[in-house]
Order: sequence, then structure tokens, then C-alpha cells
Amino acid sequence: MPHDTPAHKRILIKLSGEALMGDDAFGINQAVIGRIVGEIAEVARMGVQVAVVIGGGNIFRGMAGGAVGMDRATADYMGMLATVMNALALADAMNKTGLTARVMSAISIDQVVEPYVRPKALQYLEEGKAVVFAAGTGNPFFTTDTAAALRGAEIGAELVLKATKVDGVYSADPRKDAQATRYARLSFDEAMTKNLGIMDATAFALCRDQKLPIKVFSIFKPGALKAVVMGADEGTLVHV
Ligand SMILES: Nc1ncnc2c1ncn2[C@@H]1O[C@H](COP(=O)(O)OP(=O)(O)O)[C@@H](O)[C@H]1O
Ligand SMILES: O=c1ccn([C@@H]2O[C@H](COP(=O)(O)OP(=O)(O)O)[C@@H](O)[C@H]2O)c(=O)[nH]1
Repeated sequence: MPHDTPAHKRILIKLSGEALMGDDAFGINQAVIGRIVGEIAEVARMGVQVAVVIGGGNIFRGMAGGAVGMDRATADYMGMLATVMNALALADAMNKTGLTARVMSAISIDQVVEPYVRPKALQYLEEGKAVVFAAGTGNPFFTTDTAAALRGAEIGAELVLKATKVDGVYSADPRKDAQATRYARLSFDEAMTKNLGIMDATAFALCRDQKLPIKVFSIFKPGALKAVVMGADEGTLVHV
């Protein structure tokens, strides 16, 4: 049911690294980042407290081609460092739009960004600052989707918003199966037993146990983020 005021007070947005590439083959596209940040700033101006977990897939992924033959943990640390680069770019763009952003990293890299300290993150959110969580969970063998579930639970977010390339959860990967149909809502158990592939099982399990719902929506659809925040029927809701 749409509201006149935001339906949520504190949200955690998971932004895929690949969303920052736009149509480029690699890296960060400033025009794309500017547009995404504009949408985030709009919901922040409505009084919603915003935290972001940023991915790194546009630069490096522990499981991708560039890491073949590498020790997995080492490759994953490279992936986490990639998310730090994205976090810096995102916070820079946020600061330019008038939002005040703070980056907090799960691995210590003190000359570059401050470490993740939960009470400090909560303080920033209360002050209306946007907090960008970098370096995922700080552990190899995890993903930034799991980091989103973890940080979302830690900061008491009411909803995890998975901002991605597709406009919801489908019966099969819509990029591979044209017959796939989109769910308006589904339970965590369904998402996990059907192996729907949009998020990893660790992230789903953590959100399920913490009763933290997830909205999957397209970051490429203008206005979709605001619609989700207003409680509109946008994307797919994954719930307990
Ligand atoms: N059942 C499904 N419903 C929706 N998307 C799916 C599904 N299975 C796999 N996907 C894929 O998951 C991707 C979204 O996850 P995301 O984490 O943003 O991408 P990536 O893993 O490439 O960073 C989409 O690009 C989509 O192709
Ligand atoms: O807690 C974490 C989060 C991320 N990563 C590494 O960082 C990469 C980039 O993150 P992810 O693939 O989740 O980014 P996205 O798909 O959102 O762009 C991953 O492939 C992993 O190699 C990790 O090891 N631990």
C-alpha cells in the first residue's frame, strides 16, 4: 500500500558493483554513479536513514575468470579491496550532491577509511549521514549480499533493498530464460529451496533468521528506489 510518507525509517541498500559500470565493460561510470546517488539523496532528504553495502564485481570477484588458479582466500581479499574503491567513489559522489557520507571498512585500512565500529555507524545514521559499508564482511568465502544481511541486522534496518540489474526475483535467471516469470513476493524458504540464484543461501538464511525482509528491484529503473521506500508494489519482496 503506497504511503504519503516513507514506509521505512532506516534501510540498508545493497548495491551491486556491476551497477556502477553502466554500459562500460569494467570499472566505475561517473554518470551512472551520479544518477544512483541522486536517487539515494532523494530518499535521504525525506528523512530515511540510509546505509549502503557496495559490491565489487565491476572490478574484481574472487570467483571470476581473473582469479582462476589463485588461492581463493587471496582472491577474495582482492574482491574486498575492490569494494573499498567503489565505496570511496560512491561516498565522493554522495558528498557532491550535498549528502554527508561516511565510509566504514570491515578490514582495517586506516589511512584510507575508518574501520567499521557499530556504535559509530549508528551515531552517523542518527545524525542523518549516509553510511557506506566497505570490504563486505571482512572474511573470504562470503559475498557482499551476506554483508548486506549482516550489517542490515546489526544496524536494525527495517528492510534490505537489493538494488540490482533485474527488476525482481524470477522463477529462473531471466537473463538466461526468456520464459521466466517474476514473483511479487515469496518466502525465504521458497527462495532457498527453489535455488533461485538471485542471492546466496547464506544471505537468505541470515535475513530469514533475523526476520529481515528483502526487496529486490532494478537500480536501472528510474524512481524504483523511491517507490520501494514509499511502500509501493515494486520489485519482489522476500519475507519470512
Ligand atoms: N531467479 C532469479 N531471479 C532474478 N535474477 C536472477 C535469478 N537467478 C539468477 N539471477 C541473476 O542474479 C543477478 C542479480 O544479482 P547481483 O548480485 O546483482 O549480480 P551479480 O551477482 O552479477 O553481482 C541478475 O543479474 C540475474 O541475472
Ligand atoms: O564478505 C565478503 C564480501 C566480498 N568478498 C569478495 O569480494 C568480491 C566482490 O563482492 P561481490 O561479488 O559480492 O560484489 P557484487 O556482486 O555485489 O558486485 C567477492 O566476489 C568476494 O571475492 C569477500 O571475500 N567477502
